[in-house]
Amino acid sequence: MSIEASPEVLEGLQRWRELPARQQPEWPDPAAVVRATEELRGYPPLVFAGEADNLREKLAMAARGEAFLLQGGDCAETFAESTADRIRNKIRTILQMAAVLTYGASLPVIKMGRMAGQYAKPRSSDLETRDGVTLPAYRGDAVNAHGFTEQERIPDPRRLLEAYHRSATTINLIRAFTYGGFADLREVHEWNRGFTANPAYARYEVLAGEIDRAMRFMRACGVDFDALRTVDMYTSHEALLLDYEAAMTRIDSRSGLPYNTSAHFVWIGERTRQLDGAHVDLLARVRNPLGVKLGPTTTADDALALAERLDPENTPGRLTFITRMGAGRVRDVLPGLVERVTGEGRTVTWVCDPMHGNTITSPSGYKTREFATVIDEVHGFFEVHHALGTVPGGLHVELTGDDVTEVLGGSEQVDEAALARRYETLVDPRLNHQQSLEMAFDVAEMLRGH
Ligand SMILES: O=C[C@H](O)[C@H](O)COP(=O)(O)O
Ligand SMILES: C=C(OP(=O)(O)O)C(=O)O
Ligand SMILES: [Mn+2]
Repeated sequence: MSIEASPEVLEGLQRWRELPARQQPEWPDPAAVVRATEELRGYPPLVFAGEADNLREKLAMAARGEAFLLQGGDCAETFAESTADRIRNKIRTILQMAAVLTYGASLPVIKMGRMAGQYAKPRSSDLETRDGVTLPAYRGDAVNAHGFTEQERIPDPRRLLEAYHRSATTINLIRAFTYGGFADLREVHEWNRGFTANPAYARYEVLAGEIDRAMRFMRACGVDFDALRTVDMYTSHEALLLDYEAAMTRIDSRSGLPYNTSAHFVWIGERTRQLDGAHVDLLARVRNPLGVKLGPTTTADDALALAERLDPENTPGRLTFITRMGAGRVRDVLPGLVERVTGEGRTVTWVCDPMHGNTITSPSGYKTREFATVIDEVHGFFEVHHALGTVPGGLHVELTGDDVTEVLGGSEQVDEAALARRYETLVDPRLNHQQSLEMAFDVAEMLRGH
């Protein structure tokens, strides 16, 4: 039997249209936006509401300290790079990191890609100037193209449809790999060996040896590795473009309730989390687990008000606060937020994004981050939670599975000169494959108390 939504629910889903919405493209032809979103409304959902419910339960476990979230992927996915190789490398990186973290934390790791829909970007400036020429900023492949010509920078709503199709092919490949045997723990473990065979990572030898022994122990005990061949991997992106997110919001026929069916998990960015804004209103009405980014200027009142608005019933797993304070601020700012939110009896899942508070410009002009600073924020995040007796629930990371050179440092010492070698991101710098693994080893080591 199919349950329909009440008229109030349907009406509520239109309310965002009357509210201020930051960071929306200036579409030159509003009729073309209507045409594109009408078409989008006829497309099938990309995820099933029941999957989002399962994820909510798992995030509730992370909030209680019974699981750990690993969320990672590009700052901005691009259509050009939604290829099998790039997607496979990202999945592999996330699975490898997850295996190391599972060992370090002795907890199940919830795997989630910033993938299959991460095609829209908020920007600090609406415009970009190069050599005296000023054009609209690049806002992600769902909006305009990165090329620096007037034509390419014009927002084109047909890109919303392309974003849907690219998301569909990406999630299809994620499902194929993770249910088809690619995630086999034995294989994942082999990849880890490749990493530790590199002398640059000698300091992780002890931990790698322990993981080896654990695998041998499991084998000796007769663990059925074939039963462990499939893993659940979830998709997520920033719910930024309201035309897209609203068109992908559908009524679950089992419950008559709305779900955003563009991804399992969506988050509201630091720049669009106004309490009286359109993003908060639309997302308050869908049933998916939600994230909200919290930067260093967030007050405890802001955090509490967001929790009350987005999670009025205080449902465990519904709300994840993704804090991105910067390594220099996390130890000062985070305790006040965590204390107050928990003190009010709120259950949220606390996750660390060590990327967005630590962005710098290198002397040669690259937007980059220092690996050591990124790691320092992760350490600060754990220290704060340990001191307060609260739960560090996960990590949110910008990464790629390829050998790019976008973040400075790490054991392989990407330096200023190396940035020019393979700087490929269109927006923010990502950890490369090795740096991602190194982060996982570092965090696992910390969790093991080495
Ligand atoms: O994640 C993305 C960026 O941090 C955000 O879009 C702002 O980037 P910008 O300062 O380059 O515009
Ligand atoms: C823009 C992003 O983050 P924030 O909203 O935290 O700045 C992002 O995650 O790419
Ligand atoms: Mn980013």
